[in-house]
Parts: sequence; structure tokens; C-alpha cells
Amino acid sequence: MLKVTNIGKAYGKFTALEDINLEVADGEFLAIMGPSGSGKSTLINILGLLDQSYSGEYLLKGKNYKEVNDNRLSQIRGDQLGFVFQNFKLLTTYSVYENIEIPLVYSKKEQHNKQTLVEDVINKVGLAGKERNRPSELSGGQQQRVAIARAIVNRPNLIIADEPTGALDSKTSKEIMDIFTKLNQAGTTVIMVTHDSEVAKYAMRTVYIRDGRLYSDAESVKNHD
Ligand SMILES: Nc1ncnc2c1ncn2[C@@H]1O[C@H](COP(=O)(O)OP(=O)(O)OP(=O)(O)O)[C@@H](O)[C@H]1O
Repeated sequence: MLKVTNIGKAYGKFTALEDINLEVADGEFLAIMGPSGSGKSTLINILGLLDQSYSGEYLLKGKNYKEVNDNRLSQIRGDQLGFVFQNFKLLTTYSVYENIEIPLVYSKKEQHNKQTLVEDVINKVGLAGKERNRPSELSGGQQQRVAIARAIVNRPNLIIADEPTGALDSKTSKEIMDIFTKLNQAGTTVIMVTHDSEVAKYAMRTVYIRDGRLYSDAESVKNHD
């Protein structure tokens, strides 16, 4: 799915990422863990084609998008990637249905029946009956379901989730992780940042970032415990 070779990222004199190497296979479910400020968001912003100012090489599905212009990049993000954030990032004046429909409205992909696609994902995340509600009328867990539905409606190759359970209680977190697990079992690659080791257990593999450097599970134990 993706390959990162020797990636570095600096904010002025501050090195946020250094010598990052990572390969994620199609169909994997990867958790990225690490302390606050270690570089997790910086890394997934690069993986999600939201940040192009890094050194090293990033290939998504074998392609290097570093020189691609912003319009084309947002098209690629919309068509190939799905994003889920800690604070849901829903549009508050839109209904559940309208929030989920957004990626289809902007996509240039052929979509024969948008309504069926939206209804399918609403059922998948267990929100049938809530189509006309506004986000403010939903619980945190329900809002995250809307965000997940919005992330998958365009059938992305890869879902990038930044602390998707960070604002949820443990029971709701489990329900949300069950949805990610199902999506992954159906073939979607998932990369998820989390602080919560219980949540990371849902992933097949966990990598750790500390001070901008990446460690695999075993290396992390060796170097830091
Ligand atoms: N725009 C920026 N300008 C300067 N420094 C930045 C900027 N964005 C991030 N940083 C710094 O880079 C480091 C990594 O930040 P990042 O947001 O990637 O951490 P994180 O691991 O995601 O943290 P958290 O778990 O708290 O979200 C931090 O020390 C942060 O202060």
C-alpha cells in the first residue's frame, strides 16, 4: 500500500521526524503509538498527503506525489483516502446524510447511485434512522460513526485515523474499533494513531514513535524498557 524511505521533517531548527522507514502492506491494520509531541500527527499528515514538505521518499501505491499540485492532491486524497479524527470534524449545519455525502459530491469517480452508496454506509456503521439529524443531536460515538461513514463512502484504499477513540468512553471505543476491524477484514488498509494500548490491540501491528524516530514493537521494548 505504501512505502516510506528515510523520511525526515523539520519545523525550522526543530527536527520532528528523522530517518523514518515504514512499509505497510495492502490489507494491514497498523497502530502508531508514542508520547505526546513524538511526531505521530506529523507522520500521518505526510502519509495522508496533507504535508508535502519533507525529505526522503514516500510512495503511495507505488506513486510519488511530492511534486503534484494542491488541486490534484485533494482529488487524490478524496478518491483514495479516508480520514477519521479524534474530534470527528463534522459539518455542524449539515445533516448526518449530508455529511456522509460530501466526499461523493467532490469526487470525480464514476458514482452511479450516490444515494445507495450513502445508505449502504449508514447501515454499515449502524446509523439507520439518524439520516436527518444534525451532529449536535448525536452522542460522541454516533458522531464518530458519521465520520467513519464519510471516510468510507468513497471506498478508499486506505483509512487514516488520528486518535479515533480519543474523545470516547471505553465501551463506545470498543464499538468504534469493532467497525474498524470489520472494515479491515473486508480489505481496507487502516493506519491508526492511538495513545491507548487497549485500542492498539485491535491492530495487527504496532509501531512506536519517540522523539521523531520510529521503532518496531520488539525494538521499542529493547531500546526503552
Ligand atoms: N507547525 C509546527 N511548527 C513547529 N513545530 C511543530 C509544528 N507542528 C508540530 N510541531 C512540533 O513537532 C513535534 C511533533 O508534533 P506532532 O503533532 O506530530 O506530535 P504528536 O505525536 O502527534 O503529539 P500528540 O499526541 O500530542 O498529538 C512536537 O514537538 C510539536 O511541537
